[in-house]
Amino acid sequence: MSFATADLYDAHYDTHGDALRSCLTQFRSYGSRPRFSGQISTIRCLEDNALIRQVLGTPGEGRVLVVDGGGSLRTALLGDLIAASAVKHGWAGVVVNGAVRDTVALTGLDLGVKALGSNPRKSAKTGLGEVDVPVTFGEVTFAPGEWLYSDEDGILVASTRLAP
Ligand SMILES: O=C([O-])CC(=O)C(=O)O
Repeated sequence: MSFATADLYDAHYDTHGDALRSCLTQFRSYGSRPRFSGQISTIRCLEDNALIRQVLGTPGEGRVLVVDGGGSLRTALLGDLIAASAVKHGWAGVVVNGAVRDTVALTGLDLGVKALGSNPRKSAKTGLGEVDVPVTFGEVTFAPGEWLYSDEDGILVASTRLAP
């Protein structure tokens, strides 16, 4: 994957206007792929990761799962087992507006993982939350079906596909 978000931004911001957005949240990268892209699926949940486990256990087909965990650092929404399932099922990456755990193991997985931070404390598993609803953080709305581009500089969201 050879894109750079800065180059994508320069090449497309004129023509796309509001259709190309840059997320202000300063994520940390935990997976082995800081650079990843794909069509967006979303989950909104709070300190409960049953839906994340469920969705990442279905075929990803190169998509990126964007999880709005409300910015909570109280529990980890993703660990190495769920992340390994995401790799197995063909997901390109996971962006978590919240915390992850098993961070050493995450560095060994062929997956993009961005999150706010880490916490060893596990999440609840009741299944509360919503799947494939638009979620907003870092002044950007991530809508299912849009395209996400992530690298060391940040995260862009575009309404159409910008790069292979
Ligand atoms: O099961 C969890 O809550 C998250 C986790 O630790 C894992 O994915 O390995």
